[in-house]
Amino acid sequence: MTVVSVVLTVLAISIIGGWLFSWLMHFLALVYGKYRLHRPISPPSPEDLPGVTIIKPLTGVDPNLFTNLESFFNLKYPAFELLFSVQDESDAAIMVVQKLIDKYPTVNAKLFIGIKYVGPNGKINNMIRPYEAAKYDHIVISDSGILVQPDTLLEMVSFMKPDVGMVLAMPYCVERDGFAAMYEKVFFGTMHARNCLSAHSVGINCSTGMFCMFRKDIIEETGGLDVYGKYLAEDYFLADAITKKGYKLGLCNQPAMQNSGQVSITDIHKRLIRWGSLRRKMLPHLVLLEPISECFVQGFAISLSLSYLFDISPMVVFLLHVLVWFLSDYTLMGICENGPLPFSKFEFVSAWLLRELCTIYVMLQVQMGGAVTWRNKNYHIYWGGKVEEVRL
Ligand SMILES: CCCCCCCC/C=C\CCCCCCCC(=O)N[C@@H](CO)[C@H](O)/C=C/CCCCCCCCCCCCC
Ligand SMILES: O=c1ccn([C@@H]2O[C@H](COP(=O)(O)OP(=O)(O)O[C@H]3OC[C@@H](O)[C@H](O)[C@H]3O)[C@@H](O)[C@H]2O)c(=O)[nH]1
Repeated sequence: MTVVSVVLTVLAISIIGGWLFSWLMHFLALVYGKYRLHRPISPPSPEDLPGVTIIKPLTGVDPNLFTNLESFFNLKYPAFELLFSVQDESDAAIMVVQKLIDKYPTVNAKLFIGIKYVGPNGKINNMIRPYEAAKYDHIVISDSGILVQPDTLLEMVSFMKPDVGMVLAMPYCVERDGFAAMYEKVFFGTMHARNCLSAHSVGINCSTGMFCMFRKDIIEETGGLDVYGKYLAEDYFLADAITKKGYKLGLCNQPAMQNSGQVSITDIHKRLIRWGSLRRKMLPHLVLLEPISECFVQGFAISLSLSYLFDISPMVVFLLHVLVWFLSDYTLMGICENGPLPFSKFEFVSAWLLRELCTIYVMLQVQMGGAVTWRNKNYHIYWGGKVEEVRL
């Protein structure tokens, strides 16, 4: 055996190991998702239910904002307050909130106008004043595009056990018209759900802060919410700090239902590039793992490896690999959806294929580095995850 053939053999065996690991992630996601998502809960008795402060940081209006915010006024829960916040008094969201406060006079709701600057993260700056004013120790952070069901808060609270410091909700999407909305749903129901569910199943922090609940006393022990203003991925660092205090992360049985009224493929990609760039800078070990965890990259690598080691047709291996991966993703999305998918198989195939191909573009953009954009502001991300606002 030459040195080259030894190196190639070791490489091929490592690729097979990584490939088997990926199937383990598929398996864990399917089993954990089936076992956890949409399962009925046994709610705590009403006297055990803590009061909850829900903070809604808002920036601007989209066509679904009224419906999304109204769903919070219809929550069925004994004691909660709704604290809305906008960054400045010219924000059009003020009118929407005011209209809802007038429509539901019995709901305890307040609007905060103006930020308290604690760092470059605009969402944190927008939330500090309501956070400081929160009446209850249990805090929910919920982004503007989230739509809830009347029982969502009750279900979320039921996962807040004494050893749990934060309850996360896996992001998913409300059914909306248009290909971009379907594309977004397919992303969150396949690649994202696989990573998120498999990570949760083994206790790895895979947080998304668009809808989560935590206890204020624990965050205060870590220095308060202000501390997280220096990061854009405040969700990851909040969850990380909570686990370092010895608490577990819980996962709500209901996904966080995103229902933004404006969806475009370009915006979805910008968001994925921002998220990917954050992960690259704060978790550099994912730099290599993320690309090789994608379907086509792995199909390519495993077909060459098996062909090299066992002389199996690479084309057959590649096609079988893609087919089984696709079927696993289709099944997982059915689990997220809790029923049949709201579009045809052909539409699913189109959105899935596009997602699998576009991920190469997203990953290249992430690897190229550069500033990221969030709500019209540009940020430079430093290694470790701190950010600085920059002018381009
Ligand atoms: C040979 C294959 C090896 C596969 C290794 C797995 C590599 C993980 C690949 C992709 C990770 C994608 C994570 C997607 C969800 C992240 C969402 C996100 O970016 N959220 C940000 C914004 O809200 C947030 O600030 C960042 C959070 C950090 C998440 C880190 C996730 C790590 C997931 C690792 C999964 C491993 C599961 C292992 C199961 C046995
Ligand atoms: O400058 C800002 C930016 C955002 N926000 C608010 O933050 C929320 C999330 O904003 P977007 O919907 O633009 O962003 P994303 O959905 O990508 O954010 C999500 O991923 C990144 C995490 O850091 C966030 O916690 C999570 O919410 C919204 O409610 C928005 O109104 C601000 O209040 N100020």
